[in-house]
Amino acid sequence: MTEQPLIEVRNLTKKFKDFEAIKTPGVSLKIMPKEVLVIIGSSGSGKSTLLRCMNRLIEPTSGQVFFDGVEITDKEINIDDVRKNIGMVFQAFNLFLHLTVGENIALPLKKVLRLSEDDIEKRVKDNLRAVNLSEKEDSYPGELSGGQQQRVAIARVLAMRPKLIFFDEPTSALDPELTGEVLSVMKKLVTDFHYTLVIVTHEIPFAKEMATRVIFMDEGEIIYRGPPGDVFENPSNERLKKFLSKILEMH
Ligand SMILES: Nc1ncnc2c1ncn2[C@@H]1O[C@H](COP(=O)(O)OP(=O)(O)OP(=O)(O)O)[C@@H](O)[C@H]1O
Repeated sequence: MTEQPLIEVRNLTKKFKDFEAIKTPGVSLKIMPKEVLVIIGSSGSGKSTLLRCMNRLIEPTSGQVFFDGVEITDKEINIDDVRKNIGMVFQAFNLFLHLTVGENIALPLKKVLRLSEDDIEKRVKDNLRAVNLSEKEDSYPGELSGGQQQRVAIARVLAMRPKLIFFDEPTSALDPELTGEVLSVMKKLVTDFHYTLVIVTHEIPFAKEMATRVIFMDEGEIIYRGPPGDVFENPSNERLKKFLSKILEMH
């Protein structure tokens, strides 16, 4: 039996007024369970737009998205139910500054999953341990480094036990010395917990090591896709080559 994709996108386009952020005839892709799909591309190429259309934080202009075989671009479905299964980590950590680390993680468990106090306490502790921040449960986000805050944001997503996690440039707001600690937590999600991940990032060494597949976007289109070896070691596409040499220059 062939395995069902966790996400399937068919001919997805997105226009903001007259501007085509994802161009016609649209993007199509499949994400299989346990894949680590990395999306690369220049600023403005449509990476975030694609990611956000896949969980309908942005409504696609046309095309379809299926999650676990169910069409979630169907307006009749309850998108909040779907989103419980699709975690998202943003560039800006989006923590509540007036709540402690523990309370930040507990909030969606209480409000969205409606778990019991005991279950919440257990999940808070388990997931803080997973990101090596057990000692920070009672701290406030403002008392933590950016890297620690992003690890709390990851713990908050993990505690929901989603079926896959989207990362939208999770290390772009961090100083280089803090980037490594977030990337190593993300590696652990793959090696220890076998999560399915979709990651928009400029961290090429991370992508080389962890991606099962890489997608290169340029001007609202997928220009190239393949395993990391093809994309990074021997790219046969001129636009991709140019992009990679620009990234190398910057780092
Ligand atoms: N809400 C919006 N209204 C109008 N235009 C938008 C909106 N969101 C994105 N765009 C435009 O769509 C294009 C794609 O943006 P997107 O954020 O998807 O790019 P990106 O590849 O993720 O870039 P970056 O790496 O800078 O985040 C850009 O030209 C952007 O200005």
